[in-house]
Amino acid sequence: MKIVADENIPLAEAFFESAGEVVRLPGRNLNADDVHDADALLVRSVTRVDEALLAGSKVKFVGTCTIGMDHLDQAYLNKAGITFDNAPGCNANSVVEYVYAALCRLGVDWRNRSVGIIGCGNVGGALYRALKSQGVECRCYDPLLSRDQNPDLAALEEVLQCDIVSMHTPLTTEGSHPSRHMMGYEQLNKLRDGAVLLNCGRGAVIDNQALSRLLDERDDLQVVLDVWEWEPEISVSLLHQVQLASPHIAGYSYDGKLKGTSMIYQAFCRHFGLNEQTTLTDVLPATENNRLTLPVGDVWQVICKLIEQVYDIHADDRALRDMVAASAEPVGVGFDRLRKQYPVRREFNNYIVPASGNPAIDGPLQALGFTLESR
Ligand SMILES: NC(=O)c1ccc[n+]([C@@H]2O[C@H](COP(=O)([O-])OP(=O)(O)OC[C@H]3O[C@@H](n4cnc5c(N)ncnc54)[C@H](O)[C@@H]3O)[C@@H](O)[C@H]2O)c1
Ligand SMILES: O=C(O)[C@H](O)[C@H](O)COP(=O)(O)O
Repeated sequence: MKIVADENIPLAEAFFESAGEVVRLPGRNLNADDVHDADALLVRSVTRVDEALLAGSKVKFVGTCTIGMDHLDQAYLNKAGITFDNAPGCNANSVVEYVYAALCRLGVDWRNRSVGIIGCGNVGGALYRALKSQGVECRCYDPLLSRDQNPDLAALEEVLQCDIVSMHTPLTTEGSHPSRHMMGYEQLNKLRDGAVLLNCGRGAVIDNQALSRLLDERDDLQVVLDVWEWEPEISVSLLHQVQLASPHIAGYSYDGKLKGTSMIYQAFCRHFGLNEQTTLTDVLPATENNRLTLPVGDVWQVICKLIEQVYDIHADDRALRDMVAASAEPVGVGFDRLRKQYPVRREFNNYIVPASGNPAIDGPLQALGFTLESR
């Protein structure tokens, strides 16, 4: 069996090689010739999987090692009888940790703010549950959920009145609630004075031109963008207007990426009737330097110092701005390079923190996912 895999899928060989030959190719440039004689295609979000790519090929299974599926032409795949799968929730925890890291970096203590969550599925739902467990007031906009599923559902206008608004919707252009440009100038301008807006879903859910215009007019907002309209050709002027910027890496914890590979391997084995030969625990490495000391300070300082030790979001922001400032390569090439060369980032639960014995400190650290060790 021939398996064509995006070069940025970590450990694809470790999972798939027992089933066939794994051919690695750059996902952004995959073409019909590359996949013509493949039995299975493994992609990430940068490959448009449609009739132009697959018509006339042998491909019978497409797996995207990501949560998002907007790059798959699902209508075509269904029509062509090609099985496809994604990795729901694989990097949800990584995105939640990105949100914490961003808020720490901005000095915004979420524990005494109201938080609006737009899109409350695997990622938004994980953020919601984590915040609720810390006693945070949350309002959620998700027209496809019922109050039984989420008692804090509210109208979009109410959610936009929260101190922090975090966006986690898929990118859709059809259906009853298409998300593309759901945040236009009018909606963005409803954000309250001094609000923090984060987008970790898909870039085009926010009209980036409208956001830029609004930020020309209002200087009270703080904006964090991990995802951008027109990736990888992001708007450099918008980059200069936002407080924190990153090259679509919120979900790039190593744990989340490997979970994506392993979930697609499971789907692949189901499709081809194979027994699984490799599991996530077989390949997930131990975390280096995972014993942390308890920082000195009040609870908020302890939280932010620990988070910064395990995930320095400012380094991601700096790398993107430095790449643009250096002008050594086209912005789109640099954006993709930063993603490809992204350093290993492990999730909070891999780090062991000595318990302080003070529930006011230990409780929040546990809620964030750190592993506490009793004295
Ligand atoms: N930045 C990153 O690295 C990163 C990482 C993971 C996922 N994502 C993106 O985040 C998206 C959400 O991930 P998920 O795992 O939570 O998906 P999910 O499918 O589990 O949940 C999405 C939720 O959004 C809701 N929704 C759909 N359209 C909406 C609309 N117009 N308004 C409000 N809510 C709407 C759905 O009802 C659903 O509950 C993914 O589709 C992906 O595009 C980005
Ligand atoms: O949808 C997802 O899972 C995330 O956006 C994911 O992190 C995208 O990463 P990519 O496939 O672009 O490497």
